[in-house]
This record gives sequence, structure tokens and C-alpha cells, in this order.
Amino acid sequence: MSTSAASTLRTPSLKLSSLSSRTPLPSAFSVSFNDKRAPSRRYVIVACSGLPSKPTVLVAEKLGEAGLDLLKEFANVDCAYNLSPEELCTKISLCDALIVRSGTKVNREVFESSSGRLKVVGRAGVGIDNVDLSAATEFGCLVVNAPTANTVAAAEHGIALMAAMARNVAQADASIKAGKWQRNKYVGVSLVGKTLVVLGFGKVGSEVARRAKGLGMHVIAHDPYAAADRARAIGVELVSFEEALATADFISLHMPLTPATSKMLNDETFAKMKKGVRIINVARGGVIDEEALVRALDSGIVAQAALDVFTVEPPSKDSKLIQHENVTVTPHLGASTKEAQEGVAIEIAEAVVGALKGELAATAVNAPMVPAEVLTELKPYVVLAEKLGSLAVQLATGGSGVKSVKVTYASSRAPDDLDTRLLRAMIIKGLIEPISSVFVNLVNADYTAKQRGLRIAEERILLDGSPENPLECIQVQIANVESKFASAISDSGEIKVEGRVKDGVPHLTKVGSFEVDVSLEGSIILCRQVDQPGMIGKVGSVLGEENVNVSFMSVGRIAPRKQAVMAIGVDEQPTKETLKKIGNIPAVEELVFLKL
Ligand SMILES: NC(=O)c1ccc[n+]([C@@H]2O[C@H](COP(=O)([O-])OP(=O)(O)OC[C@H]3O[C@@H](n4cnc5c(N)ncnc54)[C@H](O)[C@@H]3O)[C@@H](O)[C@H]2O)c1
Ligand SMILES: O=C(O)[C@H](O)COP(=O)(O)O
Repeated sequence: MSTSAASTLRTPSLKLSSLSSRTPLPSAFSVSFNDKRAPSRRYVIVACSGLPSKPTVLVAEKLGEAGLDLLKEFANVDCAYNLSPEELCTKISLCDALIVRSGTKVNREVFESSSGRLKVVGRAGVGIDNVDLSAATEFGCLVVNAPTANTVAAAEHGIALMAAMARNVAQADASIKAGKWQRNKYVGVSLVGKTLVVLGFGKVGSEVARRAKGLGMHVIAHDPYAAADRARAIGVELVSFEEALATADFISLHMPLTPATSKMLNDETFAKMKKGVRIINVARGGVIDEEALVRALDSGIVAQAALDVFTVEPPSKDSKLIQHENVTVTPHLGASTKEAQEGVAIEIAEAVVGALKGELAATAVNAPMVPAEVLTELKPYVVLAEKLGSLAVQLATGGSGVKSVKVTYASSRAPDDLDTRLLRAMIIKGLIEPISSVFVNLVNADYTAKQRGLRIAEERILLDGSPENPLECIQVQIANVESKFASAISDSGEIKVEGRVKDGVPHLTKVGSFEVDVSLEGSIILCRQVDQPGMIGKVGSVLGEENVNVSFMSVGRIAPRKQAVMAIGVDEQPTKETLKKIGNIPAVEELVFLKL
């Protein structure tokens, strides 16, 4: 990709088939259940069920027109800039999505105030340090960002600040406008031949490095997570933090603000730098201890600094740092080019609309990454997983006592070739939703389980045979609970249900120790009886008389004329009286109705 093209990059609209294997999964999102009997069924994995016919998107900071146009095709768009925190909290309960830049704090109160309606937060830019990700995850709200469209703009601004600082452009400009002509005062330093250290060799850092090399600088970088061969490919050596500090003439900062990078440049690290070093920061203000920087400037360790970002934005007018003669400042303009803002607006609008539609989000920040092809393959198993979770918990007496669940995946695939995070999330959804008002999705499943003290142990059984299908069967067991259907308790004392996918359709294949075979759609009646002729007919006619349509029926028995379990798939919910009539059939010993 040419660097000039990068700033106007558009994120293509994402469909399952167009995603690469590194595409972060979905959060959200609806996955079509390929069921011949229910072809129109949409299956929501994550966030976006229950949306009104036209969702509402609150755009809380200025967004490029092209992005707004895209949003308006799909949603009601409310552009409300400069909201106070209170106003944002008031508005948010009426919104399905929120789009912000770096100027809006999307904190816990915002998620709390949304009362569960907010499904997606779109950050029109890279840094998500203004969004409380744990709160978003807790509330099952997907966070997406626009990570590529402003890369070049930020890199160009870094280079602009470095050159302007080295030649005192801002100071000389102010001086001349004040009526002075100070040619001797503003003698600068050259860039050519100087060592530039790039701290954070990601998208922006590497573009800065590329450009600085073009200016004849010697460029080295420190980034504990960057690949050395990627750096080498553009002629940059990765060095240790200590070496970086000790050799730099210029240091340009390009890491995210995280607990690990907060105040990374401080009194101690400034003391390790060469006297007269120059610092450029277009990353985040918080990566520098600003008071320590003032001390380093005063002592001459740091000759000059050029800053686009600040710990508090806007910084106070009388801040010593801002007013320092050797400091050049801009008001967080790194991403502010027409091209970048247009690109960011399109990138974020596409991500938010896609998320609201239930498509995959390539830029999800708080959802696990599951490659798209894995998702496609797992679709029917995803449905199976949720239904098994739901059946298992409905079989327990008093669902709130469910604390320990064991999930067993039997597969011919090696464990490394089977990603079960999505399945686990769906089992958790199935286990929790029928017994609570919590909405569980891929974003918040593990968190919600932990909050409820629900332990999920996963086990894999490696089968012989062809690994053509990802899974042979899934088994869900709940320990230490009683069941309202005693036959669901296995020999080892747990509630046990097992299922598999047949011709793309999920089936229940085992309840307790009984083999059954019923397609998991509609609802199910499980009925234990003494195995004898005519039972299917008797139960079937009670249901027929009450106009309840049977979609599937299967009987599993221990041995002829001994106990048997009948699994009956029904399209309609039978009335209590109907169930009572079945229970009154002499050979029937117990029965339970389970909603799917
Ligand atoms: N000023 C602006 O307007 C503007 C515009 C765009 C991006 N940014 C900021 O620039 C920064 C970089 O953005 P990006 O798109 O290149 O992100 P990126 O994720 O592509 O790159 C960040 C890099 O920092 C590295 N890193 C993480 N911890 C580190 C550490 N302790 N030491 C050194 N490196 C570390 C990561 O490995 C990664 O390679 C972010 O803070 C972003 O918010 C600012
Ligand atoms: O992280 C980013 O993308 C930049 O800091 C840009 O922030 P902005 O969208 O507020 O300009």
C-alpha cells in the first residue's frame, strides 16, 4: 500500500466470506442458522437483538459527512456535540449506538445510564483510553474503533512537529508577529544524520520511521511486542528501552496509553537520556510525566519538546509545560486532516452500522478474536451449544443453585484446531438467560459467568477418525443439583445433556443415561415411561387433541419393556392441562416441558 493511499483507506463492508483469518470476531452478531425447517431464522450471538426497526445513533463529536451519510441510510442520527457528562447520560438511554472521538469520556455512568439499550460504542479514531472497556464488557456493549484511517495523518503530524521544533518555527513565527527579527536566537539543529528513537513501532510509529529515514535520520525503535523482521524490512533496528534512551537525539512516542506505558518518560528515564535530547509526542499525554518533563527541560537534559497531546485536554492555560519557551504545542491535531477525518468517519460508520445489523466487526476491541472461517464452520454448533446450556439449566430444580458446569467437546480435531470460546460463550448464554434478566453475549459471557459464581470447566475428548467436522458432540453436565426430571441425572450423579449436529441441524442425543434423538427447535417434552406398545400413539393423540403439533419424536430405552425416555419436539407450548393429561397416562412416570 502506498503511504499516500493509507490515509483515505476505506474499510470494506464486512461479510463472513470476506474476512481474513485474523479478523477479530464478532462480537455481535447474528449468525444465520442453516436450518431447512426454519430458513428465515436469524440467530443472535452477541449484542444486537431487540433493536427497534430503525436504531438511533448518537454522534457526540464532529464526524465527517461521508460517515454521517452512511449512518443515516440505516439509522436515526442524532448529532449532539459538546454534551456535558450529565447530558450524555440523559441522552444515552435513547440510543443504540454512540460515536465519539477522544474528547468524550465514555465511563461507567454512561453504560449504567443506557439501561442496556446501548449496544455499540464506536471510537472514530485509534485510542480507546477514553472508553471504559471493562464497563462496556460488563454491560455487553461492543466497542469498535477506526484503527487505520488516521495513521498517516498522525505520522505526518509527528514529522511536522519534529521539523518545526528543530527549526524553532513556532517560536520564530510568534516572535516576528510580535514585531521582532531574531535571526541569531532561532538557530536550529539539523535532522540529517541524527538518531531518532521511535518508541512504539506500530502503525503510526512505523510510518514515522519510514519518513524519518527519507530525511536522512538514523532510526532505531523500541517496542517489546513488535516483530524484528517487520522493523528490519524498513531498515529499522529494534533495541532495548535502555539503549533507546541512551542513544537518542530525538525520541518520538507512539505507544498506546495503558497502565504499563503511563508516565513511561519520568525523572528516572529522563536521567538516562543524552543531554540535549528532543521529544515528540503525538501518542497520549499520559505516557509522559509532565512535571518531570518540565524539570528535564529546565535542567537542559531535554532541549526541546513538541507535544500534540496532554494528560488533561485541554491543558490549563498557565501550565508551565505549555508556556515553556522550548516547547511547541498543538491541540491534539494528529488525526485532523480532511482526508483522515473523512476516512475515519467512513471506517467507524461502517463498523457501527455493521455491528447494529448483526454483521461481523473487524475492529472489535472488547470481543475475542475468532477467525471468520472458524465462525462459519461453528455456526450450527453455536446454536447447539446455547440450546444444550438452556436445556441443562431448565432441568435443574431452582436454577440459581447452578454453580459448576462441565462442558465436554468430543472431536477428531487436535485441541489447537478447535476454538471453543464462542461455544463456551453460547453455553453460558443458554445457562444464564432462562433464569435471569441478564442479556448474555460474546462480549460479556465470561464476565457474567464469573459474576454469578458459575464455574465452567471445559474438557476435550480426542476421537479417532476424520477431522472433517469440527465436533462430534457436545456434552453439558451440571454438578451438585437436583433435577425436576430425575432421568436427566446420569450414573455419575450430574444432570447431563448431549447433542450433535446432523445435516447442519442441532439434535439432542442424550439425556442422563438415555439415548434420544430430537431436533432442537421449538420446544421439547421429555417423558419417562415404562417401555410398552402404544405409548407413542397415546402421547401423540393427547397432543393432537389439544392441537399441539409434534415436529419430532424419539424413544431411548434401557432395555425392551424397561424404562424409556421419550423426547417430543413440539411447535406449540402445551397447556398445563395437556401436560397433566400426558402425566396421567398410566405408564408415564415423569415428564418435563422445556422451552428452547
Ligand atoms: N495525536 C493524534 O491525533 C493521534 C492519532 C492517531 C493515533 N494516536 C495515538 O498514537 C498511538 C499509536 O497509534 P497506532 O495506531 O500506531 O497504534 P498501534 O497499536 O498500531 O501501535 C502501538 C504500538 O505500541 C507498542 N507498545 C505497546 N506498549 C509499549 C511499550 N511499553 N513500549 C513500547 N511500545 C509499546 C505496541 O506493541 C504497538 O506496536 C496511540 O496512542 C494512538 O492513540 C494519536
Ligand atoms: O487516537 C486517535 O485516533 C487520535 O488521538 C485522534 O483522536 P481524535 O479523534 O480525538 O482526533
